[in-house]
Parts: sequence; structure tokens; C-alpha cells
Amino acid sequence: MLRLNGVSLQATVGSAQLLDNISVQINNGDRIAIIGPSGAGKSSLFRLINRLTSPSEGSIYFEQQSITEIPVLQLRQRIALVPQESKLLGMTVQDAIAYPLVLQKLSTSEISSRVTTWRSALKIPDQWLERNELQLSGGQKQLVAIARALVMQPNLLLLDEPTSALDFGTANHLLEILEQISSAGHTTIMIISHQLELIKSFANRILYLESGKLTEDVVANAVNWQKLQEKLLIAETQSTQEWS
Ligand SMILES: Nc1ncnc2c1ncn2[C@@H]1O[C@H](COP(=O)(O)OP(=O)(O)OP(=O)(O)O)[C@@H](O)[C@H]1O
Repeated sequence: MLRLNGVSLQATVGSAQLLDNISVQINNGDRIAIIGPSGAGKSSLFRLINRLTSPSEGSIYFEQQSITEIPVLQLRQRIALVPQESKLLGMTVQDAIAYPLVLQKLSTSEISSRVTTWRSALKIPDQWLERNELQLSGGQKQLVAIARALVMQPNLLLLDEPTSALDFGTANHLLEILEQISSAGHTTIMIISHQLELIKSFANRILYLESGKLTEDVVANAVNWQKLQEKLLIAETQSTQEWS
């Protein structure tokens, strides 16, 4: 469904290579966890796939078509990105969740039905609906941003640390819902996460990024999670030292 051929990304400021010659194929129904230390290039990879930025080298194909040939709004309906820090653009929760469907000019009844379905799946309570983002916690905002992506029923869902601000119970519930969507065959899911304990029962495949390079692409069953956790800890300590 998604293919990256030798994709590199040059920094817009300075000369750093943020992503270096990445080639990978994502298959329909994959549940991919993208792991790697801070600054490895994980979010940059998502921005490339969603066309928020363009590769300095290489090409990206989505369902056999170069993503540059797909009108950008259409692409972002089929590939929905939930970034780490989502904004509700001054809207109430109710309006924010409905907004992508309003842009698609769907009927009022279809919009209302999809909003209700996903709101209830994610257990977003009625009391939040008239609030704006200043009246929500970080985790609540994260959940609303995920609902806003799910109502689009995208083919590919890119979630950048979706559980980082959620409590354990809510994070587990979210992963259950994502697993159901994935099992129903509707949506391929890629999740960036530092929380290996949470992600290990969800993912079927692990991509490990380090210094802009894809250094591992393994099926989840074959992963030694303890070793992976240790490797991540060492890499994170190193990257913190480089910054200090
Ligand atoms: N446009 C840009 N110009 C220059 N440097 C950039 C640009 N965008 C990101 N960077 C740098 O690129 C590197 C990769 O950033 P990115 O956000 O992709 O990392 P990440 O793996 O998602 O990190 P984290 O886990 O902390 O979110 C970082 O060092 C970041 O500071």
C-alpha cells in the first residue's frame, strides 16, 4: 500500500541529513510500530508520507501512485496524520471532530453518525463537546485529535506518540479500538511510540530508526523485547548526552 524508495530528507536549516536512504514497503493491514531514540527522524518520516515536506532524494508511492500525483487534500483524507501536538484550531470538540467531514462535504446525517460512532468508541463524553482546546487536558486533546482522524476512515493512519499523554487504561482502550479497526481490514496503522510495553501486543512489525537510518525491520513475533528496550535506552542516553 505504501512504498518508500531510497528516501532521504535534508534539513531545511543546516546541512544535516534527517533521513538517509530509507526503503521500505508497508502492506495492507500492517500494524507498524516505529521505534527509535529522540531525534532519530520518526516524525520527519510521517511528515514526508503525509506530504507536509518533500524528500530531497527518492520517491514515495501510495497504492501504486506517486504521492506527488495525488491532490494533497485527497491524500490527507486517505492518509491521516495525528501529530504529537494536535491543535483544534479554536474549534469546539464537536466541531473539530466533524471538521474533516465538513471539508469532504458529506451530508449532515453522515457527519453526525460518524462523529457519534467514533466519539463513543473512544469514550469521549458529552461534557467535552462544547469545550475548546484551552479547556482540555493534554490527554483529552490527544483523544479528540485521534477521533478527528478516525472519522475520516482513512486507509492509512499515522499516529505520532498517541498514548504519550494518556493514562494506562485509556491508552489500552485506544489500542484495542485500533486493533479492531485493523482486524476489520479497513485501516493500516503506523504508530510512533517510546512505550514498548504498550505497543508490543499491538504491533505486527517493528521498524527501528536511528540517526535517520532504518536499521531494523522485523516481524513483532521475532523481537526480543528486553533487548530492544535496552538498545533504545542506550540510544536515548547517547542522544541526550549529544544535546547536553
Ligand atoms: N526542518 C528541519 N530543519 C532542521 N532540522 C530539523 C527539521 N525538522 C526536524 N529537524 C531535526 O531533525 C531531527 C529529527 O527530528 P524528528 O522530529 O523527526 O525526530 P523524532 O525521531 O520524531 O524525535 P522524538 O522522538 O523526540 O519526537 C531532530 O534532530 C530535529 O531537531
